[in-house]
Amino acid sequence: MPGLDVGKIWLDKTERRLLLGRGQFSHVHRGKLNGSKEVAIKWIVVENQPEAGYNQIAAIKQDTQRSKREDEALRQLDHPNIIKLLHVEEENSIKYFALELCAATLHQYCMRRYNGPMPPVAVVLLHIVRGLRHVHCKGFAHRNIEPKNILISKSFPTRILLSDFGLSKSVSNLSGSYSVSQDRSINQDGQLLWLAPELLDNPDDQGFSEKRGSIASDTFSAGCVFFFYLTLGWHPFGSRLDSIYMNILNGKPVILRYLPEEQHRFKSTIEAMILKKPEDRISLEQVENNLQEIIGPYLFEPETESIRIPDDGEDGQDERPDWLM
Ligand SMILES: Nc1ncnc2c1ncn2[C@@H]1O[C@H](COP(=O)(O)OP(=O)(O)OP(=O)(O)O)[C@@H](O)[C@H]1O
Repeated sequence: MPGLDVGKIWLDKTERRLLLGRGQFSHVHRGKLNGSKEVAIKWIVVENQPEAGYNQIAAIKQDTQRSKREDEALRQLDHPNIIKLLHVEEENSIKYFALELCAATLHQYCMRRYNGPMPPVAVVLLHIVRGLRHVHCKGFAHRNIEPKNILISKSFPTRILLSDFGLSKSVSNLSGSYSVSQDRSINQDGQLLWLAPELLDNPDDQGFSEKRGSIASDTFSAGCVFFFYLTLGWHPFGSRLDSIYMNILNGKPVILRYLPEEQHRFKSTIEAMILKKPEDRISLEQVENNLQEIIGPYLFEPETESIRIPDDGEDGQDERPDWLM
């Protein structure tokens, strides 16, 4: 078979149709484990790369740190709503993670690039919360909750899974908080959209200011993802990249009021998840209880649908913006 054998893993990096996705730091290919099991192979270049040039070294250091974090977190997390790490190999300064193969990301679903099976609407939210609660229970903050890092299982019954633990961090047990170093500032613009206000640089501040995140920062991101999912691709804080950033900092979820009527039952929970002050935000335990109550004994579920935002001069525009695609 053409392609590359790395221990128990097989993949073909040259075959474009096997490329599942590309992150800032990694590639993900469809591959095989033990010769027959279909898996997703995420591979990341790690340190000690002999031919790396001076400019590449900083980038490789970031990759190494990410792959270490991903490895450490995933080995300790075992939950139906967290991506399963099946095997790890390392060869020629490249680390290969064999992961449970998924059907699509939540982002692809919202962009209508996936129309396969999905759990009922409230159950999708419940799965995200349960996965995240498990991460927190195990003493980690995920720190990168966004629609592209939430996967839809291939296996039935369909599950929603948290993935991409490259930025995860241990949190102190008492406060659930962590210090924020410059590593967050390497984020691409798009990723800032999902970050809680306490993690963002205020443009009025001079230089880099000391920040502290906590598990409540994940709750904020999850609240934004809930809205994105329920509206098929809208962000609660606005429709333009620059205004979203400022509206997050100022605690103004200007699009929240456009949540479609059938989804109003989630509104107060989302509102409480995306409050400006982390200490005011609802706990994930309470979010889970609210969702359980909404689901109730019967499971009637209207479909998610995209919304139209009137151009009222505040933050609206009636077309879904390009950067969300
Ligand atoms: N287990 C999987 N099954 C199917 N597709 C996957 C799987 N894991 C990742 N992907 C695809 O690969 C993409 C990139 O994966 P991932 O987010 O883990 O990489 P990353 O380098 O950590 O990303 P980023 O730098 O954006 O945080 C995902 O958005 C998804 O499209």
